[in-house]
Amino acid sequence: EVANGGHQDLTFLLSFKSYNNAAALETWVGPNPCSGSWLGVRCSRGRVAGVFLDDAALLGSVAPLLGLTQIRVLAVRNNSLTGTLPPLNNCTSPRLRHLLLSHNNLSGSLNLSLPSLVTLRAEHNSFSGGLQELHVPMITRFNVSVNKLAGDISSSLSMFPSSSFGGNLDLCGKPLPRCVHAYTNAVQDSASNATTGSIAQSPTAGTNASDSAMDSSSNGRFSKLGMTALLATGIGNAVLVTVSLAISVATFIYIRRKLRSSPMEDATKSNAALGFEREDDKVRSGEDKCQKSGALVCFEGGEELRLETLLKASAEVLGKGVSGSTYKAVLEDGIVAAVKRLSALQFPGRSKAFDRHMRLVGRLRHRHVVSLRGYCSSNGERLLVYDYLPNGSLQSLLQINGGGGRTRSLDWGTRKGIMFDAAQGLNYVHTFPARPALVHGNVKPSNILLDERGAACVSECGLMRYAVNLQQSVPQGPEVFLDRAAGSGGGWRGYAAPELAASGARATQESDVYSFGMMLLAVVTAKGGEEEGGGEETMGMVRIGVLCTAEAPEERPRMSQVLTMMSEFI
Ligand SMILES: Nc1ncnc2c1ncn2[C@@H]1O[C@H](COP(=O)(O)OP(=O)(O)OP(=O)(O)O)[C@@H](O)[C@H]1O
Repeated sequence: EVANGGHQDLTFLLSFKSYNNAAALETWVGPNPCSGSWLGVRCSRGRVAGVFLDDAALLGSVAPLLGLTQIRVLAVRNNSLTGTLPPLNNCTSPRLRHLLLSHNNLSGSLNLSLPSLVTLRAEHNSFSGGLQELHVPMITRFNVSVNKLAGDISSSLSMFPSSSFGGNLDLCGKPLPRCVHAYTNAVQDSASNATTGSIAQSPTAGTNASDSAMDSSSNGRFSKLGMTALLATGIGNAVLVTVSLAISVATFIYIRRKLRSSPMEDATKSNAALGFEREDDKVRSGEDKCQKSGALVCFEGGEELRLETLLKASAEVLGKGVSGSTYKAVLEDGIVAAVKRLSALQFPGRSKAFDRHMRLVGRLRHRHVVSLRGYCSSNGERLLVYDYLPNGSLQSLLQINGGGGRTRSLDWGTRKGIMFDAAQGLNYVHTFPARPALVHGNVKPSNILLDERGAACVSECGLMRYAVNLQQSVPQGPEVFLDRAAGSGGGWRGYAAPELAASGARATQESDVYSFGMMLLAVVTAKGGEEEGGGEETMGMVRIGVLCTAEAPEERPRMSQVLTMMSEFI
């Protein structure tokens, strides 16, 4: 393990440290990175096999870490790392299986030929170029969204959902819209060929295409030929548009018939009917993959989850609520998840409707909604696997603020931002194409979680609607939705709509709006967030909160209207 008087991996780690004078690397001292005292460094057989430095405020170049030849996992998410990745292949990185680079400032091309790579998370960087140099046949977790990539998506990557590619400069092809540039170029080529052809016969033969284009206005023959090409293009386009329209209308009629024939059928069908077929297919194929691994059904982004790995993961209790207990689980490969173990009292037995509902919830993907990655139901045990969000909940923020011992100030801007994020998440849930429409059912500060960047995400969508014993477990129905007061008093504060007090009442989108309004009022009026320079915005937000908490459900605005009203203050 030790060559030339030093550890083989030492040079790369020290070189990385020299670029990153971050506090996180202060423990990187001494001759042996495998001594156990180097933060984030894991070794196997005396060689560095993993570097785990998510959220470590790193600034410099990532490249030296990719010199570690025995590395299996590199996790440096949510830093400010810069620079390019060197070309990686089976010689440079034969064991690399998980490359987690999301949310940095990395640039350059993705030139990776890694037959064993299983995870590539490169979203939210500045990678550019195409994906043609990406050869990762074993990949099952993949995301390159929000970069500067362009060009075709190869068929080997097209099984991933559009969310894995979105937000790039100009990526195209399945699952994104098809590459229209190919068509446009062909048309342009044929148009310019037509023009060039005419130039060859013209007295000005020899001028180049652009010159001829300039000339065309003063030369009747050229302009006529140019027009023919343009007309041909126009007619071609018109024919294409007509054909597409006809196909769309036919599809629409077919879908409507299908929907009518099974009005309240499962939401899966209605989603597909509303144009989600492609996504659904992918999710289903993911599910198929997962179901083979036991009782665990996984959704997009959770393809690698295995029940055995989950059960073996080290876990830490995050908290216990009415619906069950939630754990932070660190899986074998360093991936962290939040696992909710449902209360058998609230969710007894196996219900097909509930299973179906969870599959629907597993399709929700939005930057302000916590993603459900997997669901397991076996021997009366129900586990839900969510993304782990590391920055606590709105409730904890309010408590920290109220308690005086602040770790993070809940200033006016932060409050507004969190509530606007939450409103967007809830609006997405409410407008998700499903029949019956989706309802959150438990909107309250402990279900508004903060991600790595401090953005707020709505968690636990649609769960409490399926709880069966609310009334029995809590005699005063609505108190199940009550939460510890956010302020210092420690009393109870209700978020549930009054109509839910009736026995057998079920949450609705209107009751969600009520809870959102209560939460907005709680956040706006909590101590310490006085708006700088007057209370105009505060008053505006309070007014929205009051509208949302109207006694009569039908008088409350819809979440889309709440969003519009709030956007005035953002
Ligand atoms: N995905 C997650 N990432 C990080 N923390 C989470 C996650 N999900 C839940 N938590 C935290 O775990 C704790 C327990 O959550 P849990 O949902 O079990 O209870 P609750 O929200 O208090 O009540 P309820 O059961 O009514 O939702 C809360 O502090 C919550 O903020």
